[in-house]
Amino acid sequence: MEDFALVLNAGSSSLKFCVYRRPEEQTWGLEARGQIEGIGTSPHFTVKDGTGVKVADQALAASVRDGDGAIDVLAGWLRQQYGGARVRGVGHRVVHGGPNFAGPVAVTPQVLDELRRLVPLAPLHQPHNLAAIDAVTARLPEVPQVACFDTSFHRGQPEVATVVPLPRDLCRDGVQRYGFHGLSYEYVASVLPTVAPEIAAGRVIVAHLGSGASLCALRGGRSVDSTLSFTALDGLCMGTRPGALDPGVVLYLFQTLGLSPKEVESVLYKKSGLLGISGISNDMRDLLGNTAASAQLAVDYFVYQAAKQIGAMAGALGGVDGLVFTAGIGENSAEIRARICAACAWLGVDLDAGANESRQTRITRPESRVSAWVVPTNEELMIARHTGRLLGLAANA
Ligand SMILES: Nc1ncnc2c1ncn2[C@@H]1O[C@H](COP(=O)(O)OP(=O)(O)O)[C@@H](O)[C@H]1O
Ligand SMILES: CC(=O)OP(=O)(O)O
Ligand SMILES: [Mg+2]
Repeated sequence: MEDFALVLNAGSSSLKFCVYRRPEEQTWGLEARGQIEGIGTSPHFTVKDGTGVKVADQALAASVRDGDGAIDVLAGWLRQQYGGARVRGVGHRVVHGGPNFAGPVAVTPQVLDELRRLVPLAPLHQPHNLAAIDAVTARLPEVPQVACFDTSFHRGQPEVATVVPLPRDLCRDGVQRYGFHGLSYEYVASVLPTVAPEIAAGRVIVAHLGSGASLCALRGGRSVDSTLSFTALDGLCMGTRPGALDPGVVLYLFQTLGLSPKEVESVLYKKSGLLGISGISNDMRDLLGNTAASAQLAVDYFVYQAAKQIGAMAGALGGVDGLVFTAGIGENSAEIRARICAACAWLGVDLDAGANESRQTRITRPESRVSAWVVPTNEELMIARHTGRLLGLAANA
């Protein structure tokens, strides 16, 4: 009998998934890879088979407003396609692992309790990540599940990069900089020796620019600093999150405007960033195609912050050898890459416009002092590797 395994990755604007299949006595292979993207704006469902051929492509009703709605749609599709299949394991992206999870873990009721306590530190993601685990438990109670954390890859950072400079007694219960998008960075670091060997062992800044966005400073493939920190609010401007913000603004929202904690949470996680500045959309595609001054200011701010914080990461690394773009915006927007690279010319980034437009892997001129690259991320494959290893499935997917 053949085996199946499933990977679920709930992001802030998307639900991505992979189905792996192992025919009897054979090795694991990718059976299907898909996503529901544009959750909250224009939800759209696409699936490709293992060879990259589209097998589903449909706009979803705007009623798919959040991650839970997306899970229902996906569960229905999976049931239709694979109902009754023998599922050997399910791997999940769980955004926050807190102080106690430095690597992937098998899900148990105790683990789930601990992960639920982290919901206030990742309200945009953690509830959907845990809802995906609950949805699998309800439908396939015997199937082992593995939680893979966005925070784990950053756990080896030096203390000076992780400390939160508040009184020590307030920081006792895990108030520290964690960093996120770790599965993405771990994947990118794992392929750099093959796709960009001349920088893999050096000082590399990876720009994960998606709906959530962050930078990671890699030295020899290990994370030494990152722009997201205690929560997924810090650092770069994001689709609906502000990035770095004077905490005095938050005090002002409470004290002067009289907003409640829930209202402030909603402002910070759902109404700020590209959406807040533009008042039009949190989706970079919508803003790039819009001539309104507020849309242009939002894009300008996104680029400005990315370039400014790349400078800070270069400072943390004591120089930089390579700059890598990844995730939805980083992989697909030549315009954003070009603008960020232009703002980083002072660092030694000399863009090759043609290579950038045609999305070559290396997008700088041969003589560029700092090389720039486009490396598609694959958080799902990273989750599959961890899950296969932990469950002893030998997932050579
Ligand atoms: N061709 C494109 N040009 C500009 N932005 C794009 C393009 N394709 C996707 N994006 C942007 O990528 C973002 C989603 O990235 P993704 O990494 O999938 O996010 P997440 O995983 O956080 O949901 C959206 O802002 C979307 O507009
Ligand atoms: C942590 C985070 O911001 O994730 P995403 O980019 O998937 O929203
Ligand atoms: Mg993502």
